[in-house]
Amino acid sequence: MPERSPGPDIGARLVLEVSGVDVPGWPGLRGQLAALVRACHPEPTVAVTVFASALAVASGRTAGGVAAVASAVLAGQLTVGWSNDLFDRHRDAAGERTGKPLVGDGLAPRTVAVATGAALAACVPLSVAAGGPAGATHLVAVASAWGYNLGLKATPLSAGPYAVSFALLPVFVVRGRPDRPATPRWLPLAAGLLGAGAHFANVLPDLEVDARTGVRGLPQRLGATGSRRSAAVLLAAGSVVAALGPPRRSAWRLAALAPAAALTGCVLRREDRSAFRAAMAVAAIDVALVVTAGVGPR
Ligand SMILES: CC(C)=CCC/C(C)=C/CC/C(C)=C/COP(=O)(O)OP(=O)(O)O
Repeated sequence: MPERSPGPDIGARLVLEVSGVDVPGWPGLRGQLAALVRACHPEPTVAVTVFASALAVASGRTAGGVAAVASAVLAGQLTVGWSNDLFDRHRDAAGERTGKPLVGDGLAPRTVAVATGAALAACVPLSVAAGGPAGATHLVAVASAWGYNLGLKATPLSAGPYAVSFALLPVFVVRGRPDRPATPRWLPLAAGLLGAGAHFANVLPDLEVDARTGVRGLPQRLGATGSRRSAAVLLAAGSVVAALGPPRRSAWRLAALAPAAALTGCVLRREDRSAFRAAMAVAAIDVALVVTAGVGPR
């Protein structure tokens, strides 16, 4: 499919709207903003921000500290989500992925580029404000995710950035407290396993279009069955580590493994978007396990 020529970006659109000029065939300002929100991959962006914020509460941070973590992580997720769609736009157009705002909604690449730059510019000071020296850990996590977007996604190492970025996230949240406590070792392990599992679940609905457009990451090389199994094994391992990692064992934490296992079973059976949603639900249960166990000094 030939790539649709970009419409005016948000700045130009604003000027046109204020002057009462209509450009037929291109979305209005509100349509552009909605497309921009969709381009950031809103579901994982919100989920990861909420998970990190919950972990910040569990680590004993103050309300201000929690807000700082939430802002830094939100900015990081926005840069990752937007840059992903920006870098992939030609491939997405070739694959006729009209659900992508840069392909099907006439969203201008320049708008996404400016939004990506603004989020990146905000992410650096916000990470330092939220974590002091540990803010660098969050910036490395974001850089690793950019590595995925910039090309690792099409190599056998595609799961690596997910594992690294998600393993570093709790280190940033816990170690970034003003008293710099050590992060319990099981916590980055659980997060890295869940992040890698989410990668395999996320790619499942796109395997066919990826094959056509030459994206050969690890899930594409393993195929649908191998990817579903990899996702399930990684998610199950992450859940077990999250349930058994905290020093104080409790029966209900073990019981919470049952719904996590049921949702992991959904990942094994589905190939559509619901597989990724089930993976996020597994991660949500695991975050709840960690939050109730607590990860900070008591
Ligand atoms: C803590 C932290 C910074 C974590 C981020 C880790 C990470 C590697 C995220 C990638 C997110 C993303 C936009 C994936 C889209 O993948 P895709 O291009 O395979 O899927 P798509 O074609 O559907 O957009």
